Amino acid sequence: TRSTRPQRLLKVVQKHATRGDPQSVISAIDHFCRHSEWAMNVGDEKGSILDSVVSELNPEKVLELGTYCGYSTVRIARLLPPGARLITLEFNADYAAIARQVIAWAGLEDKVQLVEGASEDWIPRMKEHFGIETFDFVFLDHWKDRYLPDTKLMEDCGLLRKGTVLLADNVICPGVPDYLEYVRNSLSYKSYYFKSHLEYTKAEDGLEKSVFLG
Ligand SMILES: O=C(NC/C=C/[C@H]1O[C@@H](n2cnc3cncnc32)[C@H](O)[C@@H]1O)c1cc([N+](=O)[O-])cc(O)c1O
Ligand SMILES: [Mg+2]
Repeated sequence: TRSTRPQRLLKVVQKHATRGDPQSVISAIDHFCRHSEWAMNVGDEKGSILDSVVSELNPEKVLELGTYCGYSTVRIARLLPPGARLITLEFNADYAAIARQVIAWAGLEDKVQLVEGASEDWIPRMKEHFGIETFDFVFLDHWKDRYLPDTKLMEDCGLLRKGTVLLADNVICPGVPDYLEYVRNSLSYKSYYFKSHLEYTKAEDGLEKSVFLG
């Protein structure tokens, strides 16, 4: 049977990227998605904004919701200081298997813990299972109707502290209207919109950076 797109993406990484070189993994995926097959990675343009937010924050504890093939996992993990940890949640076993291999090819497995399961099941278990007190940075890029409930769940589980930064992908396309309305109107967040484009296209999209005020 025909291979899947994530399988073809992994083959491209293994063929064109250099083991242990995260930038070459990122470039190989971006080239494939721009010239061969579009895929829902945050991409190079929004990825540069993601890079700048992570670099400025220098987070120790990072949570990513929605690993997919591991593109943004690699983008974030490559910028983390020694000892910093990224936990990424992915409930599709096939995607998780691909992402593990992409992350390993980039040589970042020591900084990344890929957990196979649903965010709503694992967010409440972060403290007792991973010994996490609070997260410094959260990247939201999973099903768009989960952004708001999972954000409220993180609040309720005490996983956000004064200054925790949430960065949400796709706030315009496909769009997350309920999440945007919440973080922009809640007194518990200071929110900023970074205008950009949907990965590998000319359509408008953007990232929303929301700082939890405690
Ligand atoms: O739909 C999009 N993203 C959804 C991403 C979903 C990914 O997160 C996982 N997931 C979902 N809920 C989960 C809960 N827990 C764990 N993993 C979960 C899914 O198994 C998938 O790997 C999207 C769509 C477009 N687009 O142009 O159409 C562009 C984008 O950049 C996008 O991110
Ligand atoms: Mg996205």
